[in-house]
Amino acid sequence: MTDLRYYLGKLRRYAGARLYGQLAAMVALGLFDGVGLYMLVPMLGLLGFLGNGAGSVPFAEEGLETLRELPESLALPLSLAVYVLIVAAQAFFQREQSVRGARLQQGFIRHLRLTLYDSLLHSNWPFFIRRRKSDFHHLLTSELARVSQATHLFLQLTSSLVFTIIQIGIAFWLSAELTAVVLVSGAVIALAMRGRIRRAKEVGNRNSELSLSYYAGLNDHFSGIKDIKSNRLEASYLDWFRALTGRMEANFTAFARLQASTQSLYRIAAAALIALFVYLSFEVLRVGAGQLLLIVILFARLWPRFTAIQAGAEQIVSAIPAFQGLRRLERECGEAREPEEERTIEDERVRFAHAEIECRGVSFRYGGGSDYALRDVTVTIPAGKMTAIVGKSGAGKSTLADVLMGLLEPESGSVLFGGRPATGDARVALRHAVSYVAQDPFLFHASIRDNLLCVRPNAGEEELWDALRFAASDEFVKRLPEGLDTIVGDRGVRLSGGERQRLVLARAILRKPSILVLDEATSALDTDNEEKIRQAIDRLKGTMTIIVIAHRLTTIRGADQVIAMERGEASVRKDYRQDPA
Ligand SMILES: Nc1ncnc2c1ncn2[C@@H]1O[C@H](COP(=O)(O)OP(=O)(O)OP(=O)(O)O)[C@@H](O)[C@H]1O
Repeated sequence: MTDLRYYLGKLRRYAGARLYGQLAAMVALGLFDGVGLYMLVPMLGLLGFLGNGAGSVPFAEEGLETLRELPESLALPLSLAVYVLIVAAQAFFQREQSVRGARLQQGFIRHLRLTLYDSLLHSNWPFFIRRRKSDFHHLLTSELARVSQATHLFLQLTSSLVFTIIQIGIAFWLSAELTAVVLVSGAVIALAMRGRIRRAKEVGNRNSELSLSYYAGLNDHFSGIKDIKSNRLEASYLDWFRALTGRMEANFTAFARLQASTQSLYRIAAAALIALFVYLSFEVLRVGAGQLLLIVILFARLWPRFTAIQAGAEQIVSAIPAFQGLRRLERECGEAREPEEERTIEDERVRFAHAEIECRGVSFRYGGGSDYALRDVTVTIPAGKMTAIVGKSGAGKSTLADVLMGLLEPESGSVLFGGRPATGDARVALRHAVSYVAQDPFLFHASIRDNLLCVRPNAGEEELWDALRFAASDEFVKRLPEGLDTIVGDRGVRLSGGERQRLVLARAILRKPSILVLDEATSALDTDNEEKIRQAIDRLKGTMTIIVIAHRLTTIRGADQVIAMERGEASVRKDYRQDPA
């Protein structure tokens, strides 16, 4: 419940006065509903349905008198017209309120999405390497929708409660004894239903677990779809899918059953109560016909609210795991938030353009494990030169690059740029000056142009082609039927591995970085294209610091220095031919 309260607080801060306006409108609508209903009494009296019973209903006799003073031909049409007007006004008001409510709810969802997405993007790199990406999808889509829906439902429930209390007040005024009977019965039923709330929470927990597995599974399967297809693994994945969706279906059905039986229990209880009323009214309390009619109508409307409150409570409780999951993620993002940086991209480019990078006794372990990925690494990377990092798989090359880029913070030792330590916001700001090209390059499902412009939105056509030429990709882009406007497919699937690598390299250059990091970035290229890139990198020397991680000796031929990594330890060699890898 504290998690629900937390999100209600968020809603209050987000919506401000609008929230109270909305709640007041919900209550006003409920009252309006009651007025329309109450108007029926004098009308029924006018038609003679109540005999002298209207007198037992407060204000009904006065209303009836006013109607009787009017000419007979006018009284009924006039009172019916007033009734229709009241209901029409209520319908109009209801429409307005529904639209405002939807706007408020959608605005709140967007606000939650934005704050969560922002926190995720500003979380540090170790936060991401510890987690499954599909968990973020799950929380940002399905769980967030459940949270917003439950928050909205809670508001509806609150206004429903206020209105129910008002109606109970009116009912008390009409007949305290009968109302007391209904309330006691309602309380007894609510107590008997407590176990159902617990069951709703269990179903909600299972729902969260199952949908988490569903998202994670789908994500893995479609990421590995090529493996599945080429190894004919469809049948086993289908079995998994069938089993999981079967459990999801059973869980949803269990919840529907729970809700449906709650409804029917309340309905049966309502029939029993009405029967009890009629009996008590005639045989024991001897209330008038008009009063009895009004009470029956009032309770016929009041009782469904009790049912709705119980059903709403079950639904809200079933969403509590979603509240907990979302809040946990928010908290963890908050703890992993990178320091805010106030410097501009240009500041950083200038600052790092001619800065020598120095690692002094840097050690690092992943997740506080016992194995060091980097052990007491002391190296200097000269500015404007090309440094190669070589070593066997698992030797610590990528970890060293991540530390140099400020993605990972050393456990001990320090990294200095131009003699100044890169800590706190400086470590984050440093990345403005870095362009990184990974072994498995990432492209959006968009055109080549958009994929390039995302790093420098105002780059001109000529600059795009210059970058492409640099990365030896101008020729293949020109050959494509739609040139720069060709859609590359999901993660660039419509291009070859080498073409993807070259495009990402072009993008990295277009950014005009001060430090260029290539992590096995030419591994998918043929000898000709690799040679072209090597020559282009040679030309870049002097304009930026280049760090190349590579296995192939050909890639690092032009390196000014080689850092050889072995089990997390680094040694510097001047000549690439001494490379032990
Ligand atoms: N996210 C991680 N969590 C835990 N351990 C990790 C993680 N990433 C890397 N390691 C471990 O750290 C060590 C260094 O890994 P790193 O990726 O830096 O090696 P590498 O030299 O770049 O290897 P490769 O050439 O295969 O990419 C390895 O023992 C690896 O198992």
